[in-house]
Amino acid sequence: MDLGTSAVKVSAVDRNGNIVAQQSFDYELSNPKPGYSEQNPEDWVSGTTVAIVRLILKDGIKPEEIEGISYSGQMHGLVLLDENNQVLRPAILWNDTRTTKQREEILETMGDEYINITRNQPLEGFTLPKILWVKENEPNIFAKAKTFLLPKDYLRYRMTGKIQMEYSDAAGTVLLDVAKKQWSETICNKFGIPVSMCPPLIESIGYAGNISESYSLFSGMSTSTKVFGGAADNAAGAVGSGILAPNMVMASIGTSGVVLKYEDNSDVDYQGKLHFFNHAIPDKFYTMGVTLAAGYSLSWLKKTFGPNEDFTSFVSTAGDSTVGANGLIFTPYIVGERTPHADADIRGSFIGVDGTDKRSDFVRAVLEGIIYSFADIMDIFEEKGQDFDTVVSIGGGAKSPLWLQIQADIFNRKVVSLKNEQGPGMGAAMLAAVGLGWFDTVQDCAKEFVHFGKVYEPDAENVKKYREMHQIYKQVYEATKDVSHQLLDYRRKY
Ligand SMILES: Nc1ncnc2c1ncn2[C@@H]1O[C@H](COP(=O)(O)OP(=O)(O)O)[C@@H](O)[C@H]1O
Ligand SMILES: O=C(CO)[C@@H](O)[C@H](O)COP(=O)(O)O
Repeated sequence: MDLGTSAVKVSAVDRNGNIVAQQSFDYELSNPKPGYSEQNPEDWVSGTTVAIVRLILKDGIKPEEIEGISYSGQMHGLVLLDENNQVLRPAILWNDTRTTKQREEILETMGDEYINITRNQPLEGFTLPKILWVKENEPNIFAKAKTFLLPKDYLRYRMTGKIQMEYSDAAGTVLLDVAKKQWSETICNKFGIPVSMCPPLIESIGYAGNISESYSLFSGMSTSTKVFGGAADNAAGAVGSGILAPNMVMASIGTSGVVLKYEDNSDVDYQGKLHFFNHAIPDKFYTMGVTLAAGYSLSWLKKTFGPNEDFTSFVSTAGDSTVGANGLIFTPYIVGERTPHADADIRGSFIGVDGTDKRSDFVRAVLEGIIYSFADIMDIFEEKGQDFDTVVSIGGGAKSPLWLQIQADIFNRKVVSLKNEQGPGMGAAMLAAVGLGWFDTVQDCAKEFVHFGKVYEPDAENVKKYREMHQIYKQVYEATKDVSHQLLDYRRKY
């Protein structure tokens, strides 16, 4: 089960890692105010159930043949439950940035001690600032809250009846002592959160329970199906794309964008500049940086300027422009940014618009701007002396060969796509396969399940041009920050 931001995708995978059937279901994102982003947890459950029912009825998958299931889930979203495990308010999602005040309070109260425990900055998108926002702004709801879950952990609860949170996602709450793999009582006590609110923790490959009687009646699934912990979408994506050694980096273009590196132990220290979380592989870790609006920037452009066109042909018009989009730069900060600029109030810009520019230049500038922002994240790895030679590209953005080549040229590294573009969903299936004992380790499973596709090599001439453009791109944040903040104030005022 791949519980994304825009849709849930359910795949049936056999013992050889072949996807034998797949169904998906889209759901709404609600933006009641600028910076707010919410979803109704019931939509995740009903969407998933519709997809499962279609898998059974349309694709002929027999429920008793489904041996195990596991999950990949959008991270950080806060689902608050009362004493009867009823949802208390809409889930506040990873891309909701209402919590700047709470983020500042956390840092003022704990400073470096906080980063030492969680190994992360308390950014707006993470879960603890969201809990504190509810505590401060909706005290009646907070008073009723008995526990909290993350999106895929809530979905798993509804399928098994068991309340648990899995480690790779728990790390993204920034309430976890990441290296010790325990809830931080120090942080809970400092911010008045009862430790009892934090759910029991389980491993990604850990057995969570079987499908419950009630979910079996609701969905047609069998109670003999075993359910496993699953992982945060980025950890699952890393597993599904074979990022299991330090020489490889994943570049994921989903709604958000992620550059992720596998870490063998918790010794690396980026002082909170990058996120550092527990991996889906027991006792391993990963570092990542996030571009908040990656695929979202492109989807926004298409929705606004080419609503009736096919997505693939809209993207391919970028081929009519040139390397560097004829001197046009786009910064993808259209919902704020996380890495390298942790700034919820920055907004995007097109810089260098010329009277001769065509729509294709704008499309190309958006594709390139997103990848310059990924290159900014890679620069942080390089500053720390971390080296890698291969980038595995996943997510909806990896459907475009042109965009894959742009990645190779901007990263100046070989970029590999997957044969079957199903990173997070395949990762979830692999976690179930290991949990079931089909394989001893995630690494063993990857040898059977992960198949790389085409390799895109950097083109020396393009690399040179992009290096120049990236240097100009890097200046845009500082140069536009003040103006951009003033414009957002204006937008909020009127
Ligand atoms: N044909 C395509 N070519 C390039 N990018 C695409 C294409 N189709 C979709 N995308 C991009 O993929 C993104 C969705 O990726 P996906 O991995 O499905 O996201 P999520 O898991 O966040 O729902 C969209 O925002 C869009 O920009
Ligand atoms: O917030 C993060 C990672 O920290 C996001 O990556 C979310 O996990 C959502 O992912 P997509 O829906 O874009 O795949």
